[in-house]
Amino acid sequence: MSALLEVRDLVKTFGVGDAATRVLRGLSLTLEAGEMAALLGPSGSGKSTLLTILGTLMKPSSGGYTMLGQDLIAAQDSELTAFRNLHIGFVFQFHNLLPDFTALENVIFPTAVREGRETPSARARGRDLLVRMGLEERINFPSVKLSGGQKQRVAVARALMNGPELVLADEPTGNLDRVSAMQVMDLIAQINREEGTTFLISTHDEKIADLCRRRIVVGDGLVTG
Ligand SMILES: Nc1ncnc2c1ncn2[C@@H]1O[C@H](COP(=O)(O)OP(=O)(O)OP(=O)(O)O)[C@@H](O)[C@H]1O
Repeated sequence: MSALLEVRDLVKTFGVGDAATRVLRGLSLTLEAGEMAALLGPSGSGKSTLLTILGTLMKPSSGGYTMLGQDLIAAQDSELTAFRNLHIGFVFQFHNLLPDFTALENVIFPTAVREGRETPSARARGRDLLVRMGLEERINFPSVKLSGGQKQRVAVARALMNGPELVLADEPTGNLDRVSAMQVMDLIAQINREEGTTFLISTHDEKIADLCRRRIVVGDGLVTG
């Protein structure tokens, strides 16, 4: 395996003066291509902050970040947007699907907006991903009519739409019952195995972490284990 990304000495401080909170205190981490890693740590330890920085949605106060050989600290916002679209997918605890859109429309919507139109190849890829997520029967259902677990599988398909090297998942199963959570994790593991997509999954759930090959524990703004 080779390094997909590396962050060095990340510091993130929110606020200024007496109100300043230093959330990350010099955190360093390397993720290899093809890893499936759980991100653990107490509430407030900085997991979401780290995922937001790794997703290039926020810059750290200081520190280094390279992914796929690119210096993402030096990059301009427009370069980061392009980089993110190509290389990073996101899954959140709350799936953020558009309720009146079908499962397929939700999966291809971000790509369609970016390309200015809905291409046949995007529709084909979207359908293929939904079939892989076990949602063949639900492709044209409005997402409001899907169960929580089905919605989250649509969200995983959406994250995979552009074939990203990295998927960042912030408590993707936090809102699901055990059976649905395991189903979502099985599908993530399958994509990881078959496509080599790297996953970093924040969770409070030891059983979810057990399904990952690596555990990264954050505490007091650093990787502690
Ligand atoms: N935009 C912000 N402005 C000020 N403080 C913030 C901001 N975002 C996060 N924080 C603070 O940073 C700390 C870490 O938050 P973060 O959401 O990264 O933790 P977490 O480990 O993901 O927690 P949880 O497991 O509860 O989701 C918290 O104390 C939080 O209040």
